[in-house]
Amino acid sequence: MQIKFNENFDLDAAAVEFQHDKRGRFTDVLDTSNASEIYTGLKSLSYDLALIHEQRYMSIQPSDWTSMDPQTKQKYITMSHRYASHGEGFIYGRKNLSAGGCGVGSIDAFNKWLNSKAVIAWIKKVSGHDDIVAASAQATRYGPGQFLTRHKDEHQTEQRRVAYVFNFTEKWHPDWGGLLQFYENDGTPRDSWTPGFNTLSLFDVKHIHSVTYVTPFALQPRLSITGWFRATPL
Ligand SMILES: O=C(O)CCC(=O)C(=O)O
Ligand SMILES: [Fe+2]
Repeated sequence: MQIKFNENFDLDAAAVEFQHDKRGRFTDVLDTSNASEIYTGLKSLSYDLALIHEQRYMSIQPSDWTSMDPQTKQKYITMSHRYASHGEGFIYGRKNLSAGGCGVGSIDAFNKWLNSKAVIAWIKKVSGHDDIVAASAQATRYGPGQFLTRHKDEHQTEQRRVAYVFNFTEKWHPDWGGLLQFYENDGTPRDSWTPGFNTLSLFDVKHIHSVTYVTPFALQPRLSITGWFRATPL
């Protein structure tokens, strides 16, 4: 499968748009049939549960979560909520794609495309970060009750420069939550971006942001491929 940009996506205009505030939300970014196939692939993946437990990042494998008794599950969720109440928590489904392929053709092809010379050259031009060499990638799934509190994506060892989120859920309703919300340094909310099908959210890692709570009445999970264009090789 050959991944390509949508023929109507204006790569130069996106670069101009990004320069205004070092971020941009772009629609109809990938070839539509590519995006549909990736969406199908994302629905078939199984995701680890990422959360904070005892002040550490923790990842629970799907089989462990399924076999866990309800009280223990609740203990993890309660603990995450306790951290979140102080602005530090998260719970969402995560599948790392940078430690070898995931076995789903469309997603592996996408990951390869993201790290291709053409895409890396484009993102260097868009961001002005000439030291970018690679893109890390993870598939994420936010279902009802899941969220990622306010943070910045800066990272010393990975030397992340630009965060990207390719969104794939068809017909996302903004009332379902799961919005990419930006903030001022003092915590004042700025604008928020809805994760529409085949949209790309691109932002410099200096921006403070969160993924808002996905409401109990969301009819579908929020499925994305996200990661960072970085100056350290993978
Ligand atoms: O999924 C998103 O819109 C943003 C995700 C994010 O901020 C992160 O994983 O650090
Ligand atoms: Fe982030």
